[in-house]
Amino acid sequence: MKKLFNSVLTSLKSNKKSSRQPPLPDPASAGASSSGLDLNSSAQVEAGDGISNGETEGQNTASQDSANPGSSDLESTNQESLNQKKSVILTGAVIGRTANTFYYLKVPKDDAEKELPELGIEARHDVENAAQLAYPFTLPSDIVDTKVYVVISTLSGTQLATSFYDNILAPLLKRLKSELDISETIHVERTKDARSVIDLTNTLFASNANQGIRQLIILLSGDGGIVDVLNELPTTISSNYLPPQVSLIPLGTGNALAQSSGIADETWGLSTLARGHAKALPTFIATFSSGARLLVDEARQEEELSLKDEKGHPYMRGAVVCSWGMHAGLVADSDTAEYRKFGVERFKMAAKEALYPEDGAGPHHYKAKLSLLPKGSTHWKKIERTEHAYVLTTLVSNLEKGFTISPESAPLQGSMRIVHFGPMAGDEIMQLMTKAYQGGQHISEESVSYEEVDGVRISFEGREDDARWRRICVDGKIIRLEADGWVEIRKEPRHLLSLRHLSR
Ligand SMILES: Nc1ncnc2c1ncn2[C@@H]1O[C@H](COP(=O)(O)OP(=O)(O)OP(=O)(O)O)[C@@H](O)[C@H]1O
Repeated sequence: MKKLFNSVLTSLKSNKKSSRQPPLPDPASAGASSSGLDLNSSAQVEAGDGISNGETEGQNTASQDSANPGSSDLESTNQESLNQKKSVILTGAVIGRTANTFYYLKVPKDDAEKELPELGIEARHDVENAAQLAYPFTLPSDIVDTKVYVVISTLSGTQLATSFYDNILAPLLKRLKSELDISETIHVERTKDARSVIDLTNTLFASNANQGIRQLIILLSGDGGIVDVLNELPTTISSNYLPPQVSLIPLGTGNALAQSSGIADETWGLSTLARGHAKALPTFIATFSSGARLLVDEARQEEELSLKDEKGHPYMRGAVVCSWGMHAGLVADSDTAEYRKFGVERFKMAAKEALYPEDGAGPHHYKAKLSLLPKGSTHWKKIERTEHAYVLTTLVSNLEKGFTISPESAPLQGSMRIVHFGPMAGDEIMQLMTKAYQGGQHISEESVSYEEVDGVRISFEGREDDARWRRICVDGKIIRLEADGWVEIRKEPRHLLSLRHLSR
């Protein structure tokens, strides 16, 4: 897609001087970009349009990059853009991004069969005009009689959510409201802190759900936004309970859920918003020993987990991954403002540090007892190996674009799989990870165990003195266990949340 955008823009800008801007990123991996986005390039929906902001609306600054939306150096890719014509038209609204702003490319409906260069495609980057560009983007009529919320997770990924809302989503919603004659206000919330989504779910989404109120949450975030919602949904669900429906606009770093379920496409999830349907989101429950603490504020503080089971054990819900060992370590170590600037590269940077520590000692040998409940079995199976490098339980196939950790996992299917292997040299682990980037080939390696499970249990039993090696990752959140702590992961049988998805 990147080349396609560049090529289209080349024809658009043929009368303009070559600016040799950096190439446009692949939109499906927006979070991966490290280019600085001008967050002032916002423009607000006018007052009185029925879209309300939970806080003061952004400034209507004139700093959009209208002068120069793209690169001009890829004439050679015209043929490629022709080859991709069908996907462009099928997708509908095509969205690109320069270093400074998101913008639309419009493909007029009546001209859909013509060649791309003849389409008179227009690049728009001013909001007033963009508001006119909804077609051939189909509008989701099933949102009538539904409470619609937009949640903008301002610090997700490389902080693109604000710009995406202001430049793309707000104009679309405005048009949607007028076309469908929706009188009810669409509520818009921009996160102010790490608790914003949690508080909103607690005060609004959870009680709506228990009262059986239909609601659609358009969530501009990564996996973290989903896990924040999930963990604030009621523990006791009423007989009226109606799972909230989330339409995910993947603007996080890894966007594992969106990448694995086909939501992260060249429209940044807008095709799912437009043409999707609610599907049950499979989830798991990770139950911990009582000393488990959630690490927050770049691990400077710790908190008790809010959910407790009937035995008083803390637990967390997740939809993507529960890991211990190298994966949890690199997610934890790279969750700082400094690392986050690098987008998805932060995981690779932290992985290198974990594989080749400065003291030259090699990757850590993680020590704990690991037991599995194989799918359909009632008997736990103890893994003989007591030292590990990588222990990862997942409901999804990809942890980020191209990183296929569980190639047999199908979108929203609900099967839980474990990938685990024992300690080895940094180079060997690196080779396995490289194979995961090659379509998930690591699972064919003899050193890697991969199977479908109904449960996983990790018990430290005092084998790890340093708390650093007792960190568990649940969908990007980090939970630290005590020296004799444990975690048990099971599938959640209940349908708590729906995800808008293109398949029925
Ligand atoms: N204004 C804010 N101040 C502090 N924290 C915020 C703010 N907005 C969002 N956050 C937090 O930032 C985190 C962003 O998580 P999210 O998963 O959306 O992005 P990510 O970690 O970059 O992506 P992914 O999980 O897909 O790799 C969430 O924990 C969220 O609570």
